[in-house]
Amino acid sequence: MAISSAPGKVYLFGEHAVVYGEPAVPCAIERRARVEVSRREDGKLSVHSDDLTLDGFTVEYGVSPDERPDIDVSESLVTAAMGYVDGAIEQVRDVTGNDDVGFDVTIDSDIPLGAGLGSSAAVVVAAIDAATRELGTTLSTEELADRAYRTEHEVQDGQASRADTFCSATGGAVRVEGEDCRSIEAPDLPIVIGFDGGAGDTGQLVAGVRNLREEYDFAADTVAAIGDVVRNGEEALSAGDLEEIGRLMNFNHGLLSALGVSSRSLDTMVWAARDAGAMGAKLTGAGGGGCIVALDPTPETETALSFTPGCEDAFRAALTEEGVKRIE
Ligand SMILES: Nc1ncnc2c1ncn2[C@@H]1O[C@H](COP(=O)(O)OP(=O)(O)O)[C@@H](O)[C@H]1O
Ligand SMILES: C[C@@](O)(CCOP(=O)(O)O)CC(=O)O
Ligand SMILES: [Mg+2]
Repeated sequence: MAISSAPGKVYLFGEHAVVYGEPAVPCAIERRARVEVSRREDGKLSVHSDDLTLDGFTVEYGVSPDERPDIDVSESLVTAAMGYVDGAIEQVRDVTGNDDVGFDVTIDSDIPLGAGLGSSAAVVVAAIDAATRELGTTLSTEELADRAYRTEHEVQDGQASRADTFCSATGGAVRVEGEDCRSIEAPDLPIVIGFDGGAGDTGQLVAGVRNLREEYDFAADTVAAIGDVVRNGEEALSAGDLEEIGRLMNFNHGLLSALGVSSRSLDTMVWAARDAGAMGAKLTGAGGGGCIVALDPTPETETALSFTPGCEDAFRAALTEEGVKRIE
């Protein structure tokens, strides 16, 4: 048996635009997915996760106790739920040359699913790390990040950046631009997260931006403008200028909103944070629903968010320097 964990992340700047080669700066946060893996001799993959639920499947069963229920789950629901773990195991088979190997995989995560905090990347990084070690292969952090990226790229229909997976594998603040992935220094940021209890489908949201970008030059310009915000953000980060970082986060949110990936509840939480005196606030990750990230050293934003209708949970997130962690 092998156990690894990996952190989630918030985007300070640059989600979506990073898919088209602009830079982005995600930061790992102290919320982790823990994945336990044991090899199976029968070649099957069995996944246990209390966090994974399927809505909308049909169950037919008879009245007599020996009539087994006939469960009908659409292929797309199963792919959405299982795609990342399945894809991670495919990468493990490929990198170790063990085509027929099977595993029991148990996931225990405190990162909400589909909410922009990078649960998919954390699960994929931890799963690949644990499963390769279970087979006696230890990947370097770079190889691990690369295999995890390939998984997200596959599951998200060929549209993914290396940002989430690199950040989850290495921890800390990172800067990703195309193939170029590096760790950067960031000041200690007073991060507050608001969560609307919902989720967005990363693949669909990315496809929406891609279509807009192809249809309208000004949408392509908006994506390029996000790149400019990120470059300014990098300077503000290295100068430790929190006020400027906050202003640029606000700008970044406006541009994401123009690209159609915000939502009423994300906008409501962003404005609640700004009204409470946050230095800046924006959605994080793919959007559509899920989380916002705000900067506020005082308790005001967290308190205001906790009273904001539509905000299900408000919490502080400590940044973490620790990426993938080998527990056993
Ligand atoms: N705890 C978990 N157990 C099993 N699968 C998970 C878990 N957390 C995340 N996933 C996988 O990741 C998907 C969500 O990833 P995604 O839509 O990219 O959102 P995000 O990465 O922002 O959380 C889920 O549908 C599921 O496939
Ligand atoms: C929208 C995007 O830039 C980030 C998605 O982040 P998340 O899966 O919503 O946490 C997609 C990507 O970079 O692959
Ligand atoms: Mg994801």
